[in-house]
Amino acid sequence: MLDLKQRKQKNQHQPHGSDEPQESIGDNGETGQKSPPEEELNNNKPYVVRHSDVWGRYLIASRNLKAGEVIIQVEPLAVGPWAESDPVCLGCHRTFEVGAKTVRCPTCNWRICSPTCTGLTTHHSRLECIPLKEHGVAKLLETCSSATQIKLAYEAILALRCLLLKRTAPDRYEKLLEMDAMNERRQQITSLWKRNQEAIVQRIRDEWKFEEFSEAEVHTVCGIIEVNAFQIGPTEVHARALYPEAFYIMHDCTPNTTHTDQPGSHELTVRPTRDLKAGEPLTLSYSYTLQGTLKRRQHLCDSKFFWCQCPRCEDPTEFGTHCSTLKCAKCPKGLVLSSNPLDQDAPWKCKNCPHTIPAQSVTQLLNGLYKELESIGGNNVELFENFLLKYEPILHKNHYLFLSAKHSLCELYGKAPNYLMHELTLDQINRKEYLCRDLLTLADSYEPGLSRLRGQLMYELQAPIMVKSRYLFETQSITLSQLKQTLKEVARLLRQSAEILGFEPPGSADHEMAVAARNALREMGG
Ligand SMILES: C[S@@+](CC[C@H](N)C(=O)[O-])C[C@H]1O[C@@H](n2cnc3c(N)ncnc32)[C@H](O)[C@@H]1O
Repeated sequence: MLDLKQRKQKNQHQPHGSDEPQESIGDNGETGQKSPPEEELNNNKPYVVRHSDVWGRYLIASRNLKAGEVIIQVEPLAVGPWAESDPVCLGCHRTFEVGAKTVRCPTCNWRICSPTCTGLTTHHSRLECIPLKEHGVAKLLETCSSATQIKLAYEAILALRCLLLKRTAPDRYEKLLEMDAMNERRQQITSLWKRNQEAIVQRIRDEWKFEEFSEAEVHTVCGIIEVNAFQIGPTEVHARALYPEAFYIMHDCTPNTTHTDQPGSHELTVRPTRDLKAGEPLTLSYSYTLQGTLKRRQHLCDSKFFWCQCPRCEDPTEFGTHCSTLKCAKCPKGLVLSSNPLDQDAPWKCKNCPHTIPAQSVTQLLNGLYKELESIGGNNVELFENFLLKYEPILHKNHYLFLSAKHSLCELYGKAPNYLMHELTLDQINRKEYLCRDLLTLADSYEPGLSRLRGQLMYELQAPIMVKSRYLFETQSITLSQLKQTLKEVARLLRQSAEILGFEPPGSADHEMAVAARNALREMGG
């Protein structure tokens, strides 16, 4: 579902308005923001549900909220493999390593990682294990003719789990049905409806013989999952989950909340990334913030069935960052932007000369470049650098395709073979610092506050500053007071990244980063 370098992003934030008391954001999605009524302000939850014709139901802060405070903490109603997932353990949803021994559930015979996988009792045994056995589904899976069919079988597991709640936990099933399946809208998308009919509805009802669920029920569950599921877990876990309450949070391309899920239980915790005023909508990003408007909006339309019209989307420059902007081929300094970013088909025009490009040509160009970028091996510093050089005449320096390459380079300088921190030349250290600063500035625009992206970038940035300043001091290129000044910045970056990434669950790579940041601070005596 997510694109290149969409590192399992789980949210971001939108300063929907300013620091001024909220008067400007419509609770009807169209006109001025109203504060919640008095009785809602006294509600002991930090949020209340509102409704607008544009956004449907959404949450607003019921009181002033502090950045980082827990506003929602909920267990999932259902967890299961991604859409079209590679085979995963039905307990922990981890993919299997190539060549790993095949272990099977002793009851239903589906593949698992180990009989002692703790996820088996939480997610598998209580729900589909016995029914899968009774319906002989593992045997059917063995006869699957293609990898695609196997992936679709894994996709159907989450739908089946949801449906089985109807008998095993009717209260949870009722809660699921509170979510919007957008059936009317989805039914109009013939290809989607037909695909679900063949891949999920017929699989569950006709092939696996769960005929107790009507076609309409299965389609509704498909819709509930498509519209409301959160992608969860660390990289090796291919899972998505449905959460009560949190599903109400509306999308914004500059979101104001962040969320994490606990390994194993997948309990979800939502926090604001910045201080919020009572009445401000809580927002998260259903797409990827380091991406251009054309692409984000198309993704939201295809996967969540709405055209985003947030402040970032309506601004052709995306808050002056130019992450969609092209360079003009007809004049030396011209920048080419969409003439109307809220219309996918609007022509792109140079600000400096009459040059115009049809939207379709822009999409074609970007798709081609995206493919080229995607084909670069994960560790290849030279190829990412070449990509930046090659397309420098065409793309603005902040173009999202460049951001993707730069994001990779930020991490690779210091980690890739032959580019470990102690192996970097001074030029390469400077390059890492430059790239991290560059991306951090953009993250400050798209995900201000306590966002995971900012925490990660700050951690990456402190390393080259620290190494460089020590080297420069040792070679007497800077004075002791200059060194101290630089180390102050390092300490600030470490403190902030430790604070942000400290929200991540223990055991995750981000949490390890927070621990490393804290240790480094201690060593610095800070
Ligand atoms: C996870 S649900 C959010 C809850 C939903 N509004 C409801 O009433 O059930 C996602 C759906 O909410 C609507 N939505 C969320 N954010 C939106 C936005 N910024 N603009 C328009 N629609 C939005 C879209 O219909 C989207 O498919």
